[in-house]
Amino acid sequence: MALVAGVDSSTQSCKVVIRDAETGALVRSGRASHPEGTEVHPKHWWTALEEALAQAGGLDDVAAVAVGGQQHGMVVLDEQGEVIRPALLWNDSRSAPAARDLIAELGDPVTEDTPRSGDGAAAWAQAIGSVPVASITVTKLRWLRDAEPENAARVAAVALPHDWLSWRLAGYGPGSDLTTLATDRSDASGTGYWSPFTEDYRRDLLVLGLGHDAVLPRVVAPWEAAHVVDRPGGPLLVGPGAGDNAAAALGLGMRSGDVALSIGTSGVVSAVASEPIADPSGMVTGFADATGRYLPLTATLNASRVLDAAARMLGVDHAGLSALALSAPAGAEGLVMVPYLEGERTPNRPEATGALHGLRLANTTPANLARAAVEGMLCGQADGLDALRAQGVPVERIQLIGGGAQSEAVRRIAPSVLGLDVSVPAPGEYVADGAARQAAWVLAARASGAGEGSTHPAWEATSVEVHRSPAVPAVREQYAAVRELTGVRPA
Ligand SMILES: Nc1ncnc2c1ncn2[C@@H]1O[C@H](COP(=O)(O)OP(=O)(O)O)[C@@H](O)[C@H]1O
Ligand SMILES: O=C(CO)[C@@H](O)[C@H](O)COP(=O)(O)O
Repeated sequence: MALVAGVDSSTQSCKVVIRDAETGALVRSGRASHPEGTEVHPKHWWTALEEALAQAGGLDDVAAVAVGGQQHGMVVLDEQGEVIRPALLWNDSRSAPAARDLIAELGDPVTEDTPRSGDGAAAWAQAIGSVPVASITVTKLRWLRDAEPENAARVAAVALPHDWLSWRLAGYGPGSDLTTLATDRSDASGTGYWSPFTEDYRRDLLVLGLGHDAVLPRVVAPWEAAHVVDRPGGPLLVGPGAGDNAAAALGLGMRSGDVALSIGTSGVVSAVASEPIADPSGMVTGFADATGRYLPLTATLNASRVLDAAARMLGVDHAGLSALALSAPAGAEGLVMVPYLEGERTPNRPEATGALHGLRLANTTPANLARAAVEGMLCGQADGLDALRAQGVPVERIQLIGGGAQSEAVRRIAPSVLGLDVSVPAPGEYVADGAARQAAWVLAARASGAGEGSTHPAWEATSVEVHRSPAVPAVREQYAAVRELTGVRPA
């Protein structure tokens, strides 16, 4: 029995699954926490990966491994391959002004002979499928160029969390040739300097952000080993890996019409598509997936942590928050939470704060506050679903995953807010599972020599619990009425 390993190096933790390559059966697993904060030194991800792998019994008997990871994080390396400074994560909003600058600059006429449209957002959408916001790597590089020019000048290579971890797993690190870095198209598509239309880097946009060229990880095919590690017992194949949302799509076996709603630190609504998407409004990002298709998605900065914060405010645990929310009527008697606790990315409001609206003596109860938190968070995701539909993405089935899917209130209230049945797959680590599935694909493609003609293994589908309840449009209506009425965070 050949074993494969999948890793999810996500915002809050690192999860490892080890599965039978043939059947997909779970054999072992492990997990370790990441530090808090939106700026994290990659060495902490490595320590967490080592700890989670040790818990999962290690890789000695594993034939192939792949890493799925939080997207966009800026890992900058010097000539020696040393990390120059802690990585700015996808949810670090300090590069919001840099995003605005980059959008304006791509819209500027370059010379009289080469006029541009004047619409920088449209120009970015046409170039890379997405309009930059503070989450996108290129904006973080621009921030580095402006705020820490000495560090920017030292940058010899730029990597992402998953490709840096894959590099370390393959035994590379300080002193290694930087051109051994490798990544996949799904994570490359979230950098702001890779085009889903040409399947190639846009080095001009890297230079626009960072101020100079640098080594970028080689983009390998979905079935190709990024690294092959020689070991006495046989080689360890390291797959190309993927961005976490693309890995989840692979783990769920998503097809056209399927939509994943992930309630982790980020709230992500994503779908697989056969053609790339370019949304100049910036609501939908036109990313690539981990199979050769595309993964249009919306991502909010505020999801599971809205529930964490509401539970903290109410002095209850997650089960308590859920029970309270379910004991209140739909609409929380007019109490509405706009959940921009971390600013927001979709819609692009990095400087916003959250707000509670409709407070009256009659409705200020713990139950209504809990309900308003769950509904407000879900209304943000419902807006994302609408944005996907507006791009022509078919929405037939919604699968709810991520840590927030463990909340009974989220599972039961989601259908009434989204206006659709919600399928909840059996509790699991779908990002790590997708990475494991990719590892099995790489292993099989190498054994058969099939390469491009190969497909990922057809592992048995997990059981699914379907939640149904009638749509309650009033919940979204009262949210939409106050969505713009938020505060501005102090400078
Ligand atoms: N029963 C629950 N109800 C609500 N939220 C939960 C529950 N269990 C875990 N969470 C939340 O899920 C989040 C972790 O989910 P996860 O998908 O692993 O996040 P990430 O991928 O961003 O690291 C945490 O914020 C945690 O508090
Ligand atoms: O920025 C994005 C997607 O564009 C986020 O989805 C990150 O990839 C982090 O994911 P989680 O750790 O919250 O699952």
